[in-house]
Amino acid sequence: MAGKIQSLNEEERTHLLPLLRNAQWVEVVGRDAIYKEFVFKDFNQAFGFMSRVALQAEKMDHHPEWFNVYNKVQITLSTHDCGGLSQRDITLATFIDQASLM
Ligand SMILES: C[C@H](O)[C@H](O)[C@H]1CNC2=NC(N)=NC(=O)C2=N1
Repeated sequence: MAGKIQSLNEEERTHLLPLLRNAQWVEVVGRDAIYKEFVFKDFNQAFGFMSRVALQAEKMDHHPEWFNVYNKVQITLSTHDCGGLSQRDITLATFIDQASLM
């Protein structure tokens, strides 16, 4: 087991949430989670992106909640082990943004 994971504290949120918002992540209403929608040229591009994210998620043992139809991928990130946002979500969000540009 990875040990106890802590949800982000106020200071971390003050620093990190504006950076995420700048990258088009939004805070989910009624839940401590972040959400972003990605639109690609076609399904092939979308699924290539999802494959890169899936391999990283498995490596991190931190998995996205996601939904795909054709060229669109909607992603919600939250840490179930702490019932909210943790540093793992920030790390995965940063990877996801990079992977979407490849
Ligand atoms: C048992 C396993 O390590 C845990 O359930 C992991 C798997 N993937 C996970 N993914 C996410 N997003 N949050 C978690 O708390 C989480 N926990």
